[in-house]
Amino acid sequence: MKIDNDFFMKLAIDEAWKYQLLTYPNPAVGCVVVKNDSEILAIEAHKEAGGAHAEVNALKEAYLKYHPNTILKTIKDSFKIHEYLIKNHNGFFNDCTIYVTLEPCNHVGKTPSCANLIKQLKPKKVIIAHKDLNNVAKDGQKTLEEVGIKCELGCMQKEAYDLLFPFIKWNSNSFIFYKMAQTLNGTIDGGKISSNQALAYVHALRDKIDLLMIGGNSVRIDKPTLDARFVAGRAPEVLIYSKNKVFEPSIALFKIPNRKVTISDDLFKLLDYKFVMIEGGYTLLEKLKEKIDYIMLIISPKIKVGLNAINESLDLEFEIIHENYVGPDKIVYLKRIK
Ligand SMILES: NC(=O)C1=CN([C@@H]2O[C@H](COP(=O)(O)OP(=O)(O)OC[C@H]3O[C@@H](n4cnc5c(N)ncnc54)[C@H](OP(=O)(O)O)[C@@H]3O)[C@@H](O)[C@H]2O)C=CC1
Ligand SMILES: Nc1c(N[C@@H]2O[C@H](COP(=O)(O)O)[C@@H](O)[C@H]2O)[nH]c(=O)[nH]c1=O
Repeated sequence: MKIDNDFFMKLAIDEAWKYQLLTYPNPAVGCVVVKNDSEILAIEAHKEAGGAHAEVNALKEAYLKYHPNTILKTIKDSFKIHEYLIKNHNGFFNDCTIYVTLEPCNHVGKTPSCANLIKQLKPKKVIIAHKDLNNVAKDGQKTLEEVGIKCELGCMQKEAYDLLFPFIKWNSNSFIFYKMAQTLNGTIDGGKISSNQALAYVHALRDKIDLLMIGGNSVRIDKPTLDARFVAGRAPEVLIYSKNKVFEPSIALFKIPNRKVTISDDLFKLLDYKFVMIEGGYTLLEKLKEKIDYIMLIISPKIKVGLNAINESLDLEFEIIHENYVGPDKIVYLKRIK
């Protein structure tokens, strides 16, 4: 394996994917800090909106590697981390290269400007995978180059684009993803399939989304709750895709106080929401395949008899844009190409 810029950027991209979609409405971003071209000091990511940006988490972690007992360890607030590093860096980052999947932000929002922080720490180089397209935050690279910091743009740009894509969609119209849990042999029914860790991840997603969509028959068969109880999160608004529109009111999902449930056959409704998760099987996938940006397949290492794709007339092809693990389950992110 070649230890080059792509190698370090891939570490940043993989770290960011661990928090993909959980950062809504912010983009998932990863950052790696490397000292003297070889020593990895930090592999970090942005973890949730309002929290520290990936660069800040990584610069803090990197500094702590060499200064483990400083008060910085206890500081969580982004403004205070910036302040501490600017005051105490003492040239520590001058022989460091920063790899970041998205151009450092150039404005003060809920957190301070990363470009301004990096500008003052004066690293040897900043390698950026993808430009920031956001009009408010863009041009961080320019800010860095103006003070003589070398920057390179475009390392693993395609992979960084796939990582950034949900954020691009949130900012233009809607990002719609289809989540399906299955066993190794493709079984999707019969109750619990995923591990507790993967279910907690699904519930963390439910806590973030603007709308959860599910098919009518799934509601009748599974009698689901569709809340975020495993992470003590909020129950999302639900859209039941249905022509028949008849459901037993005793089904758990209808019983959650203050949650809106719509029963409709109008798919245009999806576009009223910026961030939509569809929880469905193969029947619904056939109907919605044109509407979906990404598919998230949660594969549990089990073989179980049950319903799978064999009886559907699906003929789809995908590109795997990322894969990782949550507990024992594999998560595969797919983009349809046919
Ligand atoms: N493992 C997993 O991740 C999941 C598994 N499942 C399981 O998979 C199985 C199949 O589920 P799934 O593939 O999601 O599909 P569904 O079984 O929910 O069926 C699709 C539903 O979409 C509605 N529908 C179909 N065509 C139209 C239309 N033209 N206009 C409006 N509504 C329409 C119908 O609702 P109606 O009949 O009310 O008109 C139909 O029942 C279920 O047994 C379920 O238990 C489900 C979700 C996730
Ligand atoms: N069984 C299964 C899933 N099933 C989905 O979750 C719904 C049930 O949600 P709830 O009633 O809140 O537990 C069910 O209708 C179906 O859409 N999902 C997964 O990630 N992993 C699993 O193993």
